[in-house]
Amino acid sequence: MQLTHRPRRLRRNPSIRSLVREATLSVDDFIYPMFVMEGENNRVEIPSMPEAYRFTLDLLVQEVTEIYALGIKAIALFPAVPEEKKDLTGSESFNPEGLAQQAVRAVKAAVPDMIIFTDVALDPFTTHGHDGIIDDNGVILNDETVEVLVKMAVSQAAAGTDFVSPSDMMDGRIGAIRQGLDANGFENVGILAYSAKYASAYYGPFRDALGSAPKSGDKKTYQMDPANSREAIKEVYLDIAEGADIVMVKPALAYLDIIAKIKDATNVPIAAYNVSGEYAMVKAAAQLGWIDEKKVMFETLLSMKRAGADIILSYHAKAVAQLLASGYRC
Ligand SMILES: NCc1[nH]cc(CCC(=O)O)c1CC(=O)O
Ligand SMILES: [Mg+2]
Repeated sequence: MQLTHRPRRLRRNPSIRSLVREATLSVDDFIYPMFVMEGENNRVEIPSMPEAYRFTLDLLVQEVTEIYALGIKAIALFPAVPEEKKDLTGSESFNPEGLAQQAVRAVKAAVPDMIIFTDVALDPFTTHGHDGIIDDNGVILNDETVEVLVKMAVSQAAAGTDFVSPSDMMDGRIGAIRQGLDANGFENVGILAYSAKYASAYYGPFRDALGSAPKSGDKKTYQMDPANSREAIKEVYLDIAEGADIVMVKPALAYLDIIAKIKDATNVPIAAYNVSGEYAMVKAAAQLGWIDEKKVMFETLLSMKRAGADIILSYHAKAVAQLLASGYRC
């Protein structure tokens, strides 16, 4: 054949392929989500998330030390709150001695350079499991909730967090939190906004991990409809205008088109949350021997980078760091 273009020339061997590779994965890309619980010297594996654990503070600090040595430089902290500390308005969320606040102080004392992202949302703290304050008719009250979120964010900043990460999807919370942080002298604490967070069934294993599933109803009046994409751009623009430093798309895998659109439409770093259900699917299929876990894991994470994510929150982050450190080529 007289072919002018033979694209296979650029695939001839690993060296050429690496020269023309467009997207790459490195340990620098990751934020490792970690669950923390009360108690001492204990860790509990989450049944629907093999190799992900809830740690007591002492073991959390050990684990953070270990992953920092592997090159992971950022974590996202999620507290598992005992039922007796939950109430209707989530007031434990801004307790200066709360579990998340204690965890921030403990991690910063042991590994000062580990960047900490703390979750801002009420669901782990409310008896009903919703991300906001609820009225007698089951309506989630936006502005009343934002007041609590501001207190929560300020208390996390006072504990020493680097970034607060509002994951609740109330309107106007980014601006209110920015003002609250600044008014309290925390102008260097950043905001990672869960801007395009969808009402997704992929959060199931996470809710098992924290015991935070809503007791009634669903989250569709605040989280986004999975059918929508233009609305994601609107949400992202609002959050950037209100002061978000980093915006997030969540979940990631079923929403790669959203990541790509936001990449084109903005100039801020974009995070993708490779959520619990995405992790559980890979783990389950691998346990059954139906897929090659390492290859599927790297291919999945690479797809998020290719789509435009600058940062990936993933429960796979430790395994990725271990494999890359051992010379594994993805
Ligand atoms: N505000 C709660 C929150 N923060 C992160 C996740 C999910 C993360 C995951 O599934 O890995 C959720 C669950 C939810 O909105 O119900
Ligand atoms: Mg919004």
